[in-house]
Amino acid sequence: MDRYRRDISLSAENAGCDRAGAAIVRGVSFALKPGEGLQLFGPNGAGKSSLLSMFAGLIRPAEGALRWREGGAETDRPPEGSVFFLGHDASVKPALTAKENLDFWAKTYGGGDVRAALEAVDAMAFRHLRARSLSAGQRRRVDLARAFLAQREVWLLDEPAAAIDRDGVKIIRKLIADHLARGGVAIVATHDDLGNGFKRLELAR
Ligand SMILES: Nc1ncnc2c1ncn2[C@@H]1O[C@H](COP(=O)(O)OP(=O)(O)OP(=O)(O)O)[C@@H](O)[C@H]1O
Repeated sequence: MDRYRRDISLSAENAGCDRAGAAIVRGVSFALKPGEGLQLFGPNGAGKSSLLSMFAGLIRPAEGALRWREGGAETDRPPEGSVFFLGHDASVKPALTAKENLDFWAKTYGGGDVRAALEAVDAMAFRHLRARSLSAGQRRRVDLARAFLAQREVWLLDEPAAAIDRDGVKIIRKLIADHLARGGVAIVATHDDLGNGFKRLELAR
């Protein structure tokens, strides 16, 4: 497993996030170095997805600051091409098979080992089924395989284990652990236990 090409760090200082003019989250502070992960907890509507969108650079902080560091450079937005964002909605195209979906993403990301990605999420058995016939958990696995192909240093994962069974949760833990071992950073909103290595951010409603 090769280390990522770039070392990227992310920190938040008293950052706050608004939605439609209303304050959703306030006072978020943390620092992540390469190899470190943060787990977001909180009830429905607490602002986990909103925070992930903010870290992805899709929403500006309403207050406080986000800082991204790469080498000596510091910015308030994610460095170009560094973020892999897994949202709630599956990005798989229903008319394509699981493998064809990943072939598409491999091309989009400029390469990648599709077979290894299918194996990483234990999707070889259903690789030739069209995504529209896959179960919700199988679709989520195909979606997760994109993380493997993307080769991005910063993973922002929103409920990656949604619809995923117990074996799938183990697979996700391994994908994330391998990502951190390569020097990536990860912020993951999940109710599943990701292990002791993770910093924790608990949001209240
Ligand atoms: N695009 C939007 N416009 C207006 N309000 C929004 C928007 N997106 C989210 N909100 C509101 O912001 C609050 C936080 O929502 P968010 O989806 O970030 O919570 P969450 O913690 O991810 O919830 P869940 O666990 O249900 O996924 C909610 O009250 C929601 O209604």
